[in-house]
Amino acid sequence: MNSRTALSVNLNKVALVRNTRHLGIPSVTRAAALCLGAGAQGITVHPRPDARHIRADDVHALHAQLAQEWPQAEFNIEGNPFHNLMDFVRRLRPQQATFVPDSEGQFTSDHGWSFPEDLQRLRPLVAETREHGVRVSLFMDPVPEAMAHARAVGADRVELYTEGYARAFGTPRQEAVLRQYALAAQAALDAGLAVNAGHDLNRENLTLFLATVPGVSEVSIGHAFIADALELGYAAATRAYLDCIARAFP
Ligand SMILES: CC(=O)[C@@H](O)[C@H](O)COP(=O)(O)O
Ligand SMILES: NCC(=O)COP(=O)(O)O
Repeated sequence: MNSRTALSVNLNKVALVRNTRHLGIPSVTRAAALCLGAGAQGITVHPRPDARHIRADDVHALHAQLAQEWPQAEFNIEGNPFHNLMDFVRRLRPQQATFVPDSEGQFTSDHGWSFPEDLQRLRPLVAETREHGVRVSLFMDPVPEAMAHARAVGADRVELYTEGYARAFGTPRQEAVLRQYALAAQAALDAGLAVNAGHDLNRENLTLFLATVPGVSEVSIGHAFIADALELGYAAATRAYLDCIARAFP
C-alpha cells in the first residue's frame, strides 16, 4: 500500500500484558514481525525508567530483530534524554529518537517541550544524537510559535502531541482544534522540520487528522492499535490503520 504517512506501531502495551506473568507472552518481537509483515513501516517503543512495560532487553531485542530481518523498517525509541533515552541512543543508534519531557513515573505523556526554557539544555543532546546518525524528533504541543525554537535546537522533526485533537474529535471544538494543529504543522514545515504525530490517534480520528494537517511524515500509534489488535489480530489491525492513512490521501 502506498501512502504519504508512515505507520509506526508502538508496542508498549504488548509488553505491559507480558509483564504480568513470567512466561514471555505476548511477545513484543512476534508482534513486531506481524505488524511489519502486514505493512507497517516502523516500530516505536517508549522504555520508561520504571520499566512498567518496555524493558531495556526488549529494546535491544527489537533493535537486533529489525536490523537483521527488517532493515528497511524504522526503529523509533521515545523517552526523556535527561533520564534513560541517551543510553539507548548511544548503544543502539536507532533510526529515530523522539525526545519526550516526561517525569519519572509519569502516567502517560501529556505535554511537549517548552521553549525557550528547554532550549539550552536540549541543544547538546540533540547535537550528540544527530552525530550518532540518529534522527531527532521533539514531542511538542501544537504551538506554531514554538516550531522555530525546535529547529534552532537542531531537531530534524517534531512530533505533534495529539491528545488534544483526540479529545476534541467529534465535538464542537473539533474544527478549531484541527486548525491549531494545521497551523503548528505548517509552522514546523516552514521552519525546515518534518512532522510526526502521535498520542491517542485511533481508527476513528486518524483519517481526518491526516487529511487536514499538512505534511505528516509518520504517525506512531500504540494504545488504540493494541486494543484493536486484541479483536482483529496484529496483521488485520495494521491493514486497518494503513487503510485509514490511505483514505486521507485519495
Ligand atoms: C510520547 C507518547 O505520546 C507515547 O509514547 C505515549 O506516552 C505512550 O506511552 P504509554 O504507552 O506509556 O502511555
Ligand atoms: N508517540 C506516540 C505513541 O507512540 C503512541 O501513543 P498512543 O497511541 O499509545 O497514545
